[in-house]
This record gives sequence, structure tokens and C-alpha cells, in this order.
Amino acid sequence: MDTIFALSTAPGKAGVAIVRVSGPSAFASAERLCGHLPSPRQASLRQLTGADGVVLDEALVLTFEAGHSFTGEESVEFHCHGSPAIVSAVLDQLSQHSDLRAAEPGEFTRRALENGRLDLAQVEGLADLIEAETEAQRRQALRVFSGELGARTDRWRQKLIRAAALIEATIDFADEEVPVDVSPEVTALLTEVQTELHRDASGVDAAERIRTGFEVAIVGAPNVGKSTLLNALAGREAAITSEHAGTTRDVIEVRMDLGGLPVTFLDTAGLRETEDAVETIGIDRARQRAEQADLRVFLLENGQPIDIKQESDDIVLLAKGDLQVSSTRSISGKTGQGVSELIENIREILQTRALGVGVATHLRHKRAMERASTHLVAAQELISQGPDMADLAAEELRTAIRALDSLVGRIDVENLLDEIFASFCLGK
Ligand SMILES: Nc1nc2c(c(=O)[nH]1)N(C=O)[C@@H](CNc1ccc(C(=O)N[C@@H](CCC(=O)O)C(=O)O)cc1)CN2
Ligand SMILES: Nc1nc2c(ncn2[C@@H]2O[C@H](COP(=O)(O)OP(=O)(O)OP(=O)(O)O)[C@@H](O)[C@H]2O)c(=O)[nH]1
Ligand SMILES: [Mg+2]
Repeated sequence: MDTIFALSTAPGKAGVAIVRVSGPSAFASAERLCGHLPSPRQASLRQLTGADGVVLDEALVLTFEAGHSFTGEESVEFHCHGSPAIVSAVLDQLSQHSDLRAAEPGEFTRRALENGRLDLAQVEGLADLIEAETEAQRRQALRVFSGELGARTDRWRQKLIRAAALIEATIDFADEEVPVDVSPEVTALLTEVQTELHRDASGVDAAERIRTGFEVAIVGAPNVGKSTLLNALAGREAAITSEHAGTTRDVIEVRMDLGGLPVTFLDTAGLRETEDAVETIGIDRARQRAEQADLRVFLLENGQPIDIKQESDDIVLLAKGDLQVSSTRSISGKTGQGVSELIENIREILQTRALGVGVATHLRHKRAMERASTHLVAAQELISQGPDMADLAAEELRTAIRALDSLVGRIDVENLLDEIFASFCLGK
């Protein structure tokens, strides 16, 4: 096994920069850099010196014994001053050790997975945790990282193994007319698992939204003040506004943190019949993005209908509220009237959708659960056909268990790993 090293903190100037080394030569290699190592898990100040005896930095050195580290391997951390020059000097020095090589992105975590310190779902949770920018993202990622999905998978697994054992017992005793009919207990076990699979899988779409962000499109006729509203929401001049109808053509995106929920607002071209070819392209894009968005804000000026399908949660507001006689259900990006109410309204709607999230948070989880579920349905069907079908039913259960095992990376995941680790940072 190679010993690997990388800068584990973000590159650039910082208070402190941590260089991590992991693998069988970690201690030996660290000794060449800082002399006598401190006892494991006891940070101590050391001078780091190059091969020629020149001092590179005065750093805190922290060691972890094999079996008691993040990766599960012997590991050393150098907590250096966060200077790009120091970091590159230390990395250069390490790269001259012939038994060391630079780590690939995510390679420390990959080793943690291989050494059984984390399961695959936890690795995904860790990746999400590092990507998390809002409170809802942080909470969701931490829940996955805590291993809840793995724990629940274990319980499903045990129930299915018990069900398979009960069925197999009927095969063994088929000739002896077993007096007990096991199918009620088997059916109960399968139904329990299926109900939970269904509930967890149905929360995945909302979980995906929390991870990638909800999209909220602002739509309406030209000149009603969509771009002005976007700018008011963003608190900056993100979009060009003008008194000319047909100003916005491209979809303008502004990312925001709405009380912990990640939301991307979309400002779109005003919808109308037009001869202008470029504006027409903009209007097509507007319609497409608005229809795909999670929520739409319709800005209406003269009560003219907007030719975009309105979903039940969508928000309809009267534009240029400062010019309207009644201020209810109206908004003005120009004066700010109604803007904080709109934000609160959107947050509430999206928050309700976020409530359905269970322990499964990735499309990959949903697919594995649906695969398992399909085989459970097939097993149920076979069981209902009587004892002759018992061995086929047991086989369906084993296939369902394999699908669940792929959730936590017990099997069939080699090809997934590269994809999952490709998105990791260097040093993680
Ligand atoms: N400096 C530093 N901070 C860090 C990390 C790190 O690697 N280095 N982490 C990296 O992502 C996270 C913490 N994760 C860690 C997970 C396990 C162990 C560890 O040594 N585990 C041992 C002993 C546990 C104990 O203290 O009892 C073990 O599990 O046997 C260390 C860090 C966040 N902060
Ligand atoms: N009185 C008033 N004027 C507004 C308000 N919002 C926008 N306007 C004015 O209306 C005109 C059009 O505003 P925009 O925000 O560019 O309108 P839009 O809906 O983005 O227009 P298109 O991009 O052409 O579809 C500008 O002159 C704005 O100053 C408002 O709330 N009240
Ligand atoms: Mg506009």
C-alpha cells in the first residue's frame, strides 16, 4: 500500500495549513522531516527541516497510529503556518521521499472506506458535508454521514434474511407437509420493509433539491418589473433593467440562502408574441426553465394571463405594487414593498417540501431501493402462489438483499467509486 500525502486545507493564504500523510511509511517519513515524533494524538511543536538541514517552518505535528485514524492507516498531520510558500516547500520535501506519492482527490476518504471506517453512504454524506453551504444542506449531509442509512439497511437486511430463512424452511420440509404456514409472517416482514423503502425513497427528490438547490422562476409579461424584483431579492444589480419591454433575454440566475434552504432565483424574458428572433429564443428558454422550476412567481400587471402552466403552490402577485390602489398580493421591486413577505412565503412552501426527506438522499439510493422493492413485490407474488414457488421466492429475496447491500457499498460498487470520488477535494 502506498503512503500518500496532500494539503488537506484549502490552498492559498490562511492562518494554518494542514498537510496530511497516510500509509505504512507515514511515521518514518515524518521523522525525516521533524526528527523525533510526538506520542500518538499529542500535538507537539517541531521544526520541519529539509534534506539540507534548512528550516521550512515551525509546525504542530500530530500522529495517529494505524487503526486509530480517519483513514484507519498510520497518519501524520503537519499543522503549518498557512503560507503558500511553506506549503509548497513541505510538499516538495515530501515528494522527495521515494516511498511517498501525492494523493489523488478523495483518496484519504477512499482508504477510510476500504478500511471499513465509513460505508459508501457515509462517504457520500461526507462529500455533501464539504459541499454544504446552507444550514439545511449541512443538516442533511450530517445525517447521512452519521450512518443512519447503513443502520436502517442493516435492519431491512435482517428482516429479509429472516423471511428468506422461513421460506427456505418450507422447501426443506416440503415433503413432510409442514403444519405451520409461514407465509403470514413472511408477508408481514416484507410489507414492513417495503413500506419503509417506499417512504424513504419518496423523500429523495426533496433531498436532491436540498443538495442542489430549489429553483424559483420569476415570470410575466415584458416590462412588469421581473428583473427589478430579482435585483431586490439579490440585493445587487444582478440583471439589467430598463423601461424598454424585452430587455431580458438570457435566464439570469441568482443563488440565495433562504433561511437555510438553497434557492436559485431565475429572472426570465418577458413573455409576448414578437417578431424579434433573439427575443423569441429568450422567450422559449424562459418558458422551458420556468416549467422545470420547483416554484414560479407570476408577476401580473394588467391582469393579462400568462401562458405558462400554473401549479398549485405557485405564487401570483400584482406587479408595481407602489402604483396599485390596493397593496394586498402586490409587490414592488422598486420600493421593496412585499419583498420580505415573498421571501418568507417561498421559504415556507419549500420548507414543507423539505419535510419529506428521510435517510435516503441521493438518486442512487432511490434507485437501489426501487430495485429492492421490485424484487420484494415479485417475492410476495410467488409466495402467494403456494409452496411450490418457495425457492423462486427465496431467490427474489436474495436479489433484493443484494440491491440493498449496494446502498452501503457491500457489493457491486467498484464502478461507482470513481464517479463518487471524482467530485472530492484534494486532501480529503
Ligand atoms: N486535524 C484534523 N481535523 C479533522 C479531521 C482530520 O483528519 N484532521 N477530520 C477528518 O476528516 C475530521 C475528524 N475525523 C476524524 C475521524 C477519526 C479520527 C480518529 O483518529 N479516530 C480514531 C480515534 C477516535 C478517538 O479519538 O477515540 C478511531 O476511530 O479509532 C480522527 C479524525 C474533522 N477534523
Ligand atoms: N413604479 C414601479 N416601476 C417599476 C417597478 N419595477 C420595475 N419598474 C420599472 O419598470 C420598468 C421595467 O422594469 P424591468 O425590471 O426591467 O422589467 P422586466 O419585467 O424585467 O422587463 P423585461 O426584461 O423586458 O421582460 C423599468 O423602468 C423599471 O424601473 C415597480 O415596482 N414600481
Ligand atoms: Mg427583465
